Amino acid sequence: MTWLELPEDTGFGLANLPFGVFSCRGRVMRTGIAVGDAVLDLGGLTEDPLHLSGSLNELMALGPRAWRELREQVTDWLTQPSCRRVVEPHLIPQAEVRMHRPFEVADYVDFYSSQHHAENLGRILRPGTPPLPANWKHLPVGYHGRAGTVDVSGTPVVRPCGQRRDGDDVTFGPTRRLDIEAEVGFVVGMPSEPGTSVPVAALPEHVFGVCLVNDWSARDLQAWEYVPLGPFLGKSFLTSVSPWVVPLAALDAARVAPPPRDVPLQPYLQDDAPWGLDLTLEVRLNGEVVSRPPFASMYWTPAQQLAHLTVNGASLRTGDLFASGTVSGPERDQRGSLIELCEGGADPLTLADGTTRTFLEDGDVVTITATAPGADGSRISFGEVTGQVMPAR
Ligand SMILES: O=C(O)/C=C/C(=O)CC(=O)CC(=O)O
Ligand SMILES: [Ca+2]
Ligand SMILES: [Mg+2]
Repeated sequence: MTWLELPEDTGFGLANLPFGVFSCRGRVMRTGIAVGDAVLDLGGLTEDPLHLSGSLNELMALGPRAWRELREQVTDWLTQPSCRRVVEPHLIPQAEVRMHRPFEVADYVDFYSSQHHAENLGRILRPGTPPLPANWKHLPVGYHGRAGTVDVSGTPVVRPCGQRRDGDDVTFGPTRRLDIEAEVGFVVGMPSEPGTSVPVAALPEHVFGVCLVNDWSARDLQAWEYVPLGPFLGKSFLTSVSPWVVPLAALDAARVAPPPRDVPLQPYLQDDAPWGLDLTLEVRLNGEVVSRPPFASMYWTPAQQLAHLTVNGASLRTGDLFASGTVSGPERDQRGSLIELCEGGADPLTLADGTTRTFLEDGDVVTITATAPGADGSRISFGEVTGQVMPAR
């Protein structure tokens, strides 16, 4: 029980307690926790420099024991009637705060772990070839992204320019195929030693929490540049993350088994206590739901992705972000990118206002949200990651 009056059905109840960085009333950036429609100002309440640093990195670097203790402490503050007098003045309406990028991104890696997404793109972009690459069921395929251009939800999405192929010509200009990718991101807190690998079972020792990711993609730039080294400028102009990082500890009730494996796995990818997660994403285009991607359908789990990332001895740093890859389910209205939803442009979407879309137009707003089951029948909200497309500069 809590002395707080929480909105009925809130996704920000005591089972969640996600962390973010905010500012308001002209004060310095500080760490906060979303509680109902409010933000608990941890910086103001504790006056601890840890929570006044303007990023979650220092907290994340402390490791799982400190994360657990803080979570217990916050639960006490919000439940003990004796704490109310001291805590309540530090609850600020969410509508009054500005959210910032929650952590400094060290390395950013993006996987490709939805079989439905990978097969759809294979079919659309590489007709006549097998839908999945030969390696796909043996290892979680991924690429290195650009950490410095990961930014918080709300950052304008300026239409990028670049090279693209136009028939037999190569031209330069604003992308004509600006797309989204609805993804889930995993944020590393505890580093690992260079030369060691992190086993699948050690996910909770290293991963602090989970956020939403939109991996904006310029499909025409990408198609021309990506052979043979993979995505580059077609994705590096901006990657958006949600402001709230949901603690991994809040997701115990959401754990599910991933889909059955068709190919025997190398021992380092075998998982006795699986880390599939039952999150349901929603993608809105100008307010209208265009897709509901189910994260539970992902073939590779974050634990397997983490084990794969480090199996060669590559170390983890605090602030590393690894994204799941586009989340697409088996149904057409569960696809996590426009290139899939409109079949590469061949079958445009019709929106409620009567307009049609293949790729994004200037002014379009894309918002991704997600929820998951929480402890004791509660619901966990991930908040949202949103962005509006601005004309090319
Ligand atoms: O299949 C391709 O050529 C391209 C794939 C992507 O663009 C997807 C990517 O960034 C990885 C993912 O989000 O699943
Ligand atoms: Ca992606
Ligand atoms: Mg990106």
